[in-house]
Amino acid sequence: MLRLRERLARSGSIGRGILTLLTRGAVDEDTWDEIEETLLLADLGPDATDELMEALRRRIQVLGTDDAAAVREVLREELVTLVNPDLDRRLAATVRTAPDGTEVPSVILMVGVNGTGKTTTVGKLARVLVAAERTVVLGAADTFRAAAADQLATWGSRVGVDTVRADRDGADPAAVAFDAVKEGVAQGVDVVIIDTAGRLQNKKGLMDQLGKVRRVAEKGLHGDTVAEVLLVIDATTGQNGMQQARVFSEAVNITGIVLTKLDGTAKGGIVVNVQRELGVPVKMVGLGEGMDDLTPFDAYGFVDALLGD
Ligand SMILES: Nc1nc2c(ncn2[C@@H]2O[C@H](COP(=O)(O)OP(=O)(O)OP(=O)(O)O)[C@@H](O)[C@H]2O)c(=O)[nH]1
Repeated sequence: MLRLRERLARSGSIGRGILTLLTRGAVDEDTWDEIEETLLLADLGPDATDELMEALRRRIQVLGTDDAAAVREVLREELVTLVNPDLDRRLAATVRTAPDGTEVPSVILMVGVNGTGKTTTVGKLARVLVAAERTVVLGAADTFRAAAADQLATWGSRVGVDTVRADRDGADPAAVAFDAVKEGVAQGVDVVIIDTAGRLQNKKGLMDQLGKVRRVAEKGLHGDTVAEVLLVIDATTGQNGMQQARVFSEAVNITGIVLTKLDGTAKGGIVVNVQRELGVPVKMVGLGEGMDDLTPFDAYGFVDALLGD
């Protein structure tokens, strides 16, 4: 928790910043304007900003601003409501029984634009799972970017798991996905994580490409389906990231979001914004470049980190 707090220091404007504004004396209209601007700048999005403003205006008026601890509690409650602790953020990551009775791995497809930290995140996720005593196989289905498979294989060997990759550049990503699933079934592992290419062409191209990877991967699953499709978004990219998120969610059925680089941004509000926009939970967050810098997302811990001590 301490680490989350340290790493999110720059996201504090949405918590500590607002708390300061709310407790520096009677809150006048100029201050409310400042609060609104702070929320929008932190990428909370217009709808959530309106809701939070309305709730705060109502509750702070009743409460007054003399009791800083009480004001903090109101802000904490309202932020937790926005982040929504009731969403199911569990990750499918164990062996499952397919309809024909065969034991098959949970297959996780990682999708997102190149440069968001997707490949790094696959490696870190493998590490998290291995640490939890799950067995893992990686699939390097990003066959467009020559270095991506090498990068993934390096992660694989560091973490101690096998990486299935194409024997040549530009191979069919779906074929690699199929081979990875086959290997995963043969090894009897818990999870197969497949890194996909993230060239953002048009929605149709993306839909065809990811649809094919999914269909072909499922051919090896004895009637079971892909367990998770995780969309990786770079938290520092603001509206651009939101736009990418929309395109991906229209192209493929996303089950969860991984927000990377949350350590490097003052825009922590994107957690709320992206969850609302896509209707799926943020399941994990990236808090740095190191191996251990991917962590499950927890609504209460996140809000506490935003508010500081
Ligand atoms: N600060 C910080 N940096 C991160 C995080 N996740 C990834 N990075 C860095 O972001 C950079 C890009 O990550 P890559 O994994 O190479 O990018 P990529 O998404 O793999 O590119 P593609 O595989 O082509 O999608 C690397 O320098 C990573 O170390 C994070 O959570 N925080």
